[in-house]
Order: sequence, then C-alpha cells, then structure tokens
Amino acid sequence: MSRSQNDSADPRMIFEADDVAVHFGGVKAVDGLTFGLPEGKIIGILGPNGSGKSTLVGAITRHVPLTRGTLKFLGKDYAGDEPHLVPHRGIARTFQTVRLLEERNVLENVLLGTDSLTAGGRAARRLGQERAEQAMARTGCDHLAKVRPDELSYGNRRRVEIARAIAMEPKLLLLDEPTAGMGRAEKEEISTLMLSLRAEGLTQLIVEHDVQMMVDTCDSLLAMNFGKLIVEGEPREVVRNPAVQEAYLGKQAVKHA
Ligand SMILES: Nc1ncnc2c1ncn2[C@@H]1O[C@H](COP(=O)(O)OP(=O)(O)OP(=O)(O)O)[C@@H](O)[C@H]1O
Repeated sequence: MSRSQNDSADPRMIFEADDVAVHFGGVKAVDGLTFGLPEGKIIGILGPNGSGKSTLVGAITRHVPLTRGTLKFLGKDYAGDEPHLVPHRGIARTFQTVRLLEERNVLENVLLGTDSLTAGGRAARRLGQERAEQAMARTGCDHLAKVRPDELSYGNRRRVEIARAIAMEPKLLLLDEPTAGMGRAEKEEISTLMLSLRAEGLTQLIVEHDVQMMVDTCDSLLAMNFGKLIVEGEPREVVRNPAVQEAYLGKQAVKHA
C-alpha cells in the first residue's frame, strides 16, 4: 500500500510490484502497476469484470509472462522464476473454480499441496502428512479427512482448497474469488477463516467481487480498472471513492469508448 498510510513506522513489504504490465497483443490487461503488500495484512483487489485482477494474480504466481516490470518477494526479484518454483518461495494460491481431485479424499487432496515441497523419502512424507494435518486443523476441516469432495458442501470444498494451499506453509496466500457462488453465511465463514489466518501472521491477497465482504475482511484495498490502479487505501474510503463508483457503474467505459 502507499507508504503514507502505514500505521507505524514502515511495515515490511513482503511483496513489491514495480511498473508491472501484462499485454495480450493490443489488450493491456495489466498496465503499469506499482504497489506493495505489507506483511501480516489482508489486501483486497477490487475491480469490474475484465479490469485485470486475475491476470495480476497470474503474474504474481508467474503463470502469466510479464510485458515489463519487476516483482520482488521478501526483497528478492523473482520475475524470472518458472511457476513451479514460486510455491518454494512461499507464495501459494487458490483458484476461481475449485480444483479438487474427486476420486481422492480430503486428506489426500490436502497432501497434494505438500507433494512438490516434500518430495523424497519417508521423513519427507511424514513431514508432508504433519503439514497437511496442521493445515486441515487451521482451516477447520480436520474432521473431514476421509470424506470425498463430492460429499462436501460448496463452502467446505473452498475450505479444503485453502487447506491445500496452507499446507505449503506459505508466507503469502493469494485467494482468487474464494466466495464466488456462496451465500452470505458461507461468505462470513471464509471471512472468519481469513481473519484467523491473519492472526497467525499470514499475509493474504484476495480478489473478490463482493464489496461488503472485502470491506469486512480487508485491511486495505487496491481498486483496478482497465489494467491500472485507480485508488488504494482504507477499504471504506476506497469503495466510496468516485472513481471506484464510476468504474463499477461503467461510466468510465462510456467515457473511454
Ligand atoms: N490469455 C489471454 N489472452 C488474451 N486476453 C486475455 C487473456 N487473459 C485475459 N485477457 C484479457 O485481459 C483483460 C483482463 O482480464 P482478467 O481476467 O485479468 O480480468 P478480471 O478483472 O480478472 O475479470 P473477472 O472479474 O471477470 O475475472 C480482459 O480484457 C481479458 O479479456
């Protein structure tokens, strides 16, 4: 977030993007973003459809090539990393659509999160098992270990997906629309889960369309439109900002047409 809004002296920025751009031919999906993520906070990305939110998440996880710019995690430039190396740095993610293996039970699905980090012999497998069990306890799905995904409620499927990401013991968790398709009660459960992970010190970046959920959950918001950062700061101030209101009402689109 902008350096001027810090509560105390200067919270450490766990992640920094500098002039990051992702263009697909003539489409400027992300177009020159500069921002930081303060350690231990929940930061939300708000923006209308097509504003570049998912592309930005893909850029952070290195699944999407950068057109320009730099990405730093814990002070190290990792823009040249292959995507499979990014979890090793401590960045994990969940996806817009839940991706669980239906023929495996919950524990086995969560264990998949640890596979790439604990590949090796028996000691590594034991460590993976411990991490998976801890992740299930932290996310409140330990009682579901033997259940198959198709027997889970939608909210619990999301919870298991978060457990799988947490099993990597990341320092930054990216959540891409974790409450899409949920009712209010389930959304509140995800929000409570995120706040409890924050209490453990986990930095989280969330993309979400539900403005109320974002205001209730996030420490600060970044609002995007047309691939650019239009406003950032305290959630209530950001959603009241005229530029953000215009972006959601589509007036910008008319102006730019
Ligand atoms: N692989 C791609 N090739 C070409 N254009 C793309 C690609 N991925 C995204 N885009 C375009 O980039 C722009 C930003 O898309 P993106 O999915 O990042 O937006 P978003 O804010 O996440 O939208 P939504 O809220 O609907 O998920 C859109 O115009 C989209 O059509």
